[in-house]
Amino acid sequence: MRKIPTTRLYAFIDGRLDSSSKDESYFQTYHYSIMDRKNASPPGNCRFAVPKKGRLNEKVMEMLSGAGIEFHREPRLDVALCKNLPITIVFLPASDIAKYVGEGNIDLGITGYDVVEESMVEVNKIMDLGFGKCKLCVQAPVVDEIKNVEDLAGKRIVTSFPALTKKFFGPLDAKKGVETKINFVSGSVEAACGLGLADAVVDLVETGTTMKAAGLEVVSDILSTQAILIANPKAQHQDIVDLIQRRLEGFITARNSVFVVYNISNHLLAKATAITPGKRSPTITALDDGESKSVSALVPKANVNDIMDQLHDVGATDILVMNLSNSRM
Ligand SMILES: Nc1ncnc2c1ncn2[C@@H]1O[C@H](COP(=O)(O)OP(=O)(O)OP(=O)(O)O)[C@@H](O)[C@H]1O
Ligand SMILES: O=P(O)(O)OC[C@H]1O[C@H](OP(=O)(O)OP(=O)(O)O)[C@H](O)[C@@H]1O
Repeated sequence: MRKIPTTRLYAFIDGRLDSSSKDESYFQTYHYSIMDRKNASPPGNCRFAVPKKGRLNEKVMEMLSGAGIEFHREPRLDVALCKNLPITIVFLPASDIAKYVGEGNIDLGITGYDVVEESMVEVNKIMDLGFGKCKLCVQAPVVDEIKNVEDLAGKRIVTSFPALTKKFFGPLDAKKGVETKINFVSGSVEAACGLGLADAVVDLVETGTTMKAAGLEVVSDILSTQAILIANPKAQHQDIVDLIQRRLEGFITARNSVFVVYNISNHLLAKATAITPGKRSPTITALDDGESKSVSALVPKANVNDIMDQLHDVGATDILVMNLSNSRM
């Protein structure tokens, strides 16, 4: 079966392709939809866009699964219906998601904060998701020894983020009375200087491996970014938006926390609970011996070994740590 062009798929999801636009694409779309009803979004469903590939895709899929958002995606289809909730998952390039959410074609989405800022659309930034962390930076060839970003004003910049680059260089240009030439490329930005197409680039840096391999160095940071949950400000499915937010928060808390349980003598209790204050407060239960307590609390997973050492040092015993599979706060 032929895959319909993505733009037509959006139009179909959107309801923009109707019987008044019976061109070839319409028939192709219509034919496709009646051959496989899973490709349509039921009108009452909340439309939730997620990155179809790239850096964020795997983590988002893991998060949806952890949050109990179950769906079956047919091979090569970019729309999947949720099995257990009135949600249609729409798989889109990360760079398009903010625009579609901002324009209201999609109710809810996950993409990078960088994409949201670049798209210059108004969306509700619901929550940071704690992955996809990197920085958008101005980078120039190491050999050029450019230490001051003002030296790049008026020069040639290649980037996948033309709007943010323009915004960044605007004041520098105004100060120098020049105009920085900004050229868009959709990928492999780091190659532009080596190819003689640019004096500097504006690109994402996480570990710095790509930048260093291309002989570049950071001249200035523009923005810190991470994956973010966004919604259309007028989303009609606020109940579903709230539900997804709660579920993702629960999953993130469970992923980042562990449950610690230990015993401690009554006279050392205050010292121990200062180490494990919990989210709201630790749970304290009296032991039968009348001299000690059992304490349980959530602690950050990243620090658990330090916390266990500190508990041991203040006299706690029988220290147990348990992973959480999910939570609701
Ligand atoms: N190296 C990185 N480390 C962390 N997050 C990143 C990194 N590169 C990109 N991201 C985040 O992921 C988002 C999507 O970037 P990605 O390069 O995966 O986009 P794509 O163009 O959809 O995929 P592809 O590069 O496979 O075509 C970025 O907007 C950014 O928020
Ligand atoms: O600092 P690093 O850890 O090397 O990561 C930075 C690189 O990651 C992203 O590209 P990606 O690898 O996703 O491919 P792309 O160039 O096709 O977007 C980004 O555009 C950088 O090139």
